[in-house]
Amino acid sequence: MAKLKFGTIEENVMTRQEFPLKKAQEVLKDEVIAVLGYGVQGPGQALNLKDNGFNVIVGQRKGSKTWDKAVEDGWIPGKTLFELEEAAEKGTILQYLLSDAGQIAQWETVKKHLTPGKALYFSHGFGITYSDQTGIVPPKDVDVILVAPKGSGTSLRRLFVNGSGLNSSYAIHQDATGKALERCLALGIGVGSGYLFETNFRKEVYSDLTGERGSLMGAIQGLFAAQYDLLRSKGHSPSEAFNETVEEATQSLYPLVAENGMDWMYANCSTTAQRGALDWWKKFRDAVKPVFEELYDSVETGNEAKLTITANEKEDYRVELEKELRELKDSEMWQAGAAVRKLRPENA
Ligand SMILES: NC(=O)C1=CN([C@@H]2O[C@H](COP(=O)(O)OP(=O)(O)OC[C@H]3O[C@@H](n4cnc5c(N)ncnc54)[C@H](O)[C@@H]3O)[C@@H](O)[C@H]2O)C=CC1
Ligand SMILES: CC(=O)[C@](C)(O)C(=O)O
Ligand SMILES: [Mg+2]
Ligand SMILES: [Mg+2]
Repeated sequence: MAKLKFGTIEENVMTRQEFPLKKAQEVLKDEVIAVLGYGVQGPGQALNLKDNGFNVIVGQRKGSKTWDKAVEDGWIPGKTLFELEEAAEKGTILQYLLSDAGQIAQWETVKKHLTPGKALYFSHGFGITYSDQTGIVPPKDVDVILVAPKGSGTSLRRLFVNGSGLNSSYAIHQDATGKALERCLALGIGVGSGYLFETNFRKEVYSDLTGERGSLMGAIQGLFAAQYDLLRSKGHSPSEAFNETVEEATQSLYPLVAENGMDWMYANCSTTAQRGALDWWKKFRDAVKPVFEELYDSVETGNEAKLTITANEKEDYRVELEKELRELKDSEMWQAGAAVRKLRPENA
């Protein structure tokens, strides 16, 4: 494995150069990969694997919206698309890509088909790490592996189609066959990962839950909302507040950060902006640090898992979720955003 320096620390990572697609195809040539679930990760991973030449079937509830989506995507009922249980029976590698709550609900069904030598694959450390809450304890004679793409399944597919890739972490929880690692890495390459970095199930879920509640999703909305509301309360127009809070970030400045780092983005702004940003960033860091401490604690104690499981178990969960998403969508900030997006030259 390649040893690469990240900051001041050296890590073992797996790259496509070291584990080429040809090798992945060789490792998995006799396997039937059953992708169980066709929500967000399911389509991304299943289609990438198929296009990379692997033997893939999809398992999904018949009569569901996502069954129809699978058909639209070219999966053929009775040939490459089956009910969950039938796919679990046929697969030698079961990619468990139901929602984390769905994984709990279907566990007894899936477990029945985890016969010796099969592999159970996750894209999240949730089910295994919080097994006291999920009841997910795999039989000892199967491999239990993880490849967790660090981003949406939608991006996993888009980047693959563009010839790029999304980085993923990988982990081995159980090696029953002696081949868990090569199976895991081959799947990681097969689903279209950029590079793969090692983790364990616990670290994956702790960092993932922190990241999505924090700077990736929760904190960023909180930060945007705080600044937008402040500007509006001081008499700035929605156009001004939205452009100065979100549009400039996503359209102009974040792409520069992605390309070459924060200092590079700063260097491409005025010296006035640089002076101010350098003066203020530590104050913001210190202000949110206690919230991050509280968040990590809530993840570590299993409280976040409990909240998620309890919420997801409710009959009307999807309806409630949509209501909350609509509340975001209908807020003045994101309504202003919709208007601003419409005015982008490419949309006009
Ligand atoms: N959404 C994403 O892009 C990412 C998801 N993950 C992980 O990947 C896994 C799958 O996540 P998503 O694709 O977001 O899932 P999702 O919420 O889109 O649901 C996936 C599928 O589960 C099925 N399902 C839900 N409850 C069920 C039940 N009780 N019985 C039968 N089927 C049921 C749905 O029909 C759907 O096809 C999770 O472990 C998640 O944490 C990891 C990285 C990113
Ligand atoms: C996209 C991703 O990796 C998340 C945010 O952790 C998730 O969807 O769970
Ligand atoms: Mg994630
Ligand atoms: Mg996540």
